[in-house]
Amino acid sequence: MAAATTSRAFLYSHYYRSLPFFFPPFSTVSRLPTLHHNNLRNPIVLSTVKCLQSSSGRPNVVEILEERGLLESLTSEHLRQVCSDPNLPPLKVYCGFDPTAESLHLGNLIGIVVLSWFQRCGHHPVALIGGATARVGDPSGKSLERPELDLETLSRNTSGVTNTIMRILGGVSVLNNYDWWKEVRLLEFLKDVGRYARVGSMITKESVKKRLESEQGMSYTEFTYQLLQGYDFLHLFRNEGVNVQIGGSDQWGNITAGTELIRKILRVDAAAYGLTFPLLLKSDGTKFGKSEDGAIWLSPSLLSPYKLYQYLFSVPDVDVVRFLKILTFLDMDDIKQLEREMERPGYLPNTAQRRLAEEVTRFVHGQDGLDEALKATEAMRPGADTKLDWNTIKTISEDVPSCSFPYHQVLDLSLVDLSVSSGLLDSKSAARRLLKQGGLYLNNSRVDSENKRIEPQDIVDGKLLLLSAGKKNKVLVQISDT
Ligand SMILES: Nc1ncnc2c1ncn2[C@@H]1O[C@H](COP(=O)(O)OP(=O)(O)OP(=O)(O)O)[C@@H](O)[C@H]1O
Ligand SMILES: N[C@@H](Cc1ccc(O)cc1)C(=O)O
Repeated sequence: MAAATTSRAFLYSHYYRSLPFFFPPFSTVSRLPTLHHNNLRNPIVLSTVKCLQSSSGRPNVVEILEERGLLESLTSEHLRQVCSDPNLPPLKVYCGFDPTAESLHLGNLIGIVVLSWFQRCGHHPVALIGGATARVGDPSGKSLERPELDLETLSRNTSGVTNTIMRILGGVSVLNNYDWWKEVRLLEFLKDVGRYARVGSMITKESVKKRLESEQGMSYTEFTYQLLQGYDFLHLFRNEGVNVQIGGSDQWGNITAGTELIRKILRVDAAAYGLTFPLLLKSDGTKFGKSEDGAIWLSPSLLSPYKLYQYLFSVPDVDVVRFLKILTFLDMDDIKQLEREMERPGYLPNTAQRRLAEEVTRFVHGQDGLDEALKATEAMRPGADTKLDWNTIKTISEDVPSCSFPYHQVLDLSLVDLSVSSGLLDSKSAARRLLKQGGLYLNNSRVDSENKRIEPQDIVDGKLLLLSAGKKNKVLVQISDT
């Protein structure tokens, strides 16, 4: 019985797609949005989904998400069967991101991880960039109206967010909702969509209720946000065959606005599904977001792979297992094994954090990004003997105190003198003592001779030298122009 219903649901979705003139909501909706495809960069590791496999061979993605703590709510329990039914085509799943900043952040990564799980289980991921919706501003979870974005910022943000998603999620289709919203006419929207949206239900949505109670209230513009997102789902369902929308738990109201419009306007039941995941919270209960201080950005120009790695490496023990389940694709058995090891005497501290940092940095920045992060981490390790290159020094430069001198003052200066003038050590005698003990390093190489003078080849790329005293203290000497 269930299978019969779901097959019908899929037929509906395909049927409506094949009828371009059914319910033409706007006379001018004719152009298809731009589709960007990307080659698979992150290999799809099906071995990680070996359990929870249905007889069809397509693993049950809903159960996988649930087991990992990535499932908050479903609009219909039916999705559990639909997602692994061998008689049905794969699902097309979308997650939307408003380009309200130049980069996505660690909280947004959950949406990408969930899309990736769908993909790993044989479904098609679609990322929607909210070029139109970002101009309106999602009131969900916001106590104040969002500031308006100028077009230049919006375009910069759109490129940043698109690049990040395509870099991380190979094989994803990327759409921008401005491509259809720019054609929409108000009167037709009111006639064809607004008519089906009930104000009674719109004002009960969490995002609206909270704001209506606040002092600032809510503008009509923001009030319509849920309808815009709702219409996106309808548009994608009809034109792209997208039948699932995912989002953080704060998106529930917007997602159900979409499933309701599909049900009422297209008169189909159980054909479009919504799935939400819990928001990623720090152990103090605050949300990872862009408004929080020190957002954990995914764009390497805002946060280097090294810094992302370091952040994850220092996640507290209480959070690390939860983060491994949510943010990585490691087998659950391996995660449970790590969890048990953490309890045992002799556990090497930060083993779980190291695994988390490696997995997430590789997922976000690729193997090259992880290699860069590991190299910089090694270079910063107390007493490390890594030969430094310009890239590595640049990566760590923000984390090390620095000073600057003109080239001619540094060249041929004795290392002992430079150690003092750079502020690394207090006196020449302290520098000589350390040198004798084997604790003075130039570009991570131990220096033995008291007579060592700076030579051109010591100045990395003609720009920098790294001095280290013992295991912890480092100073970066930068070469200034004058
Ligand atoms: N901490 C988080 N955990 C999981 N999902 C998140 C998190 N933060 C945002 N998201 C999801 O990312 C998408 C975009 O969120 P949105 O831009 O509203 O949040 P944000 O980037 O945290 O913004 P702000 O910091 O301005 O509130 C939404 O689907 C939202 O549910
Ligand atoms: N509302 C989502 C973004 C989004 C935009 C349009 C959609 O169709 C779906 C999701 C957010 O706050 O980021």
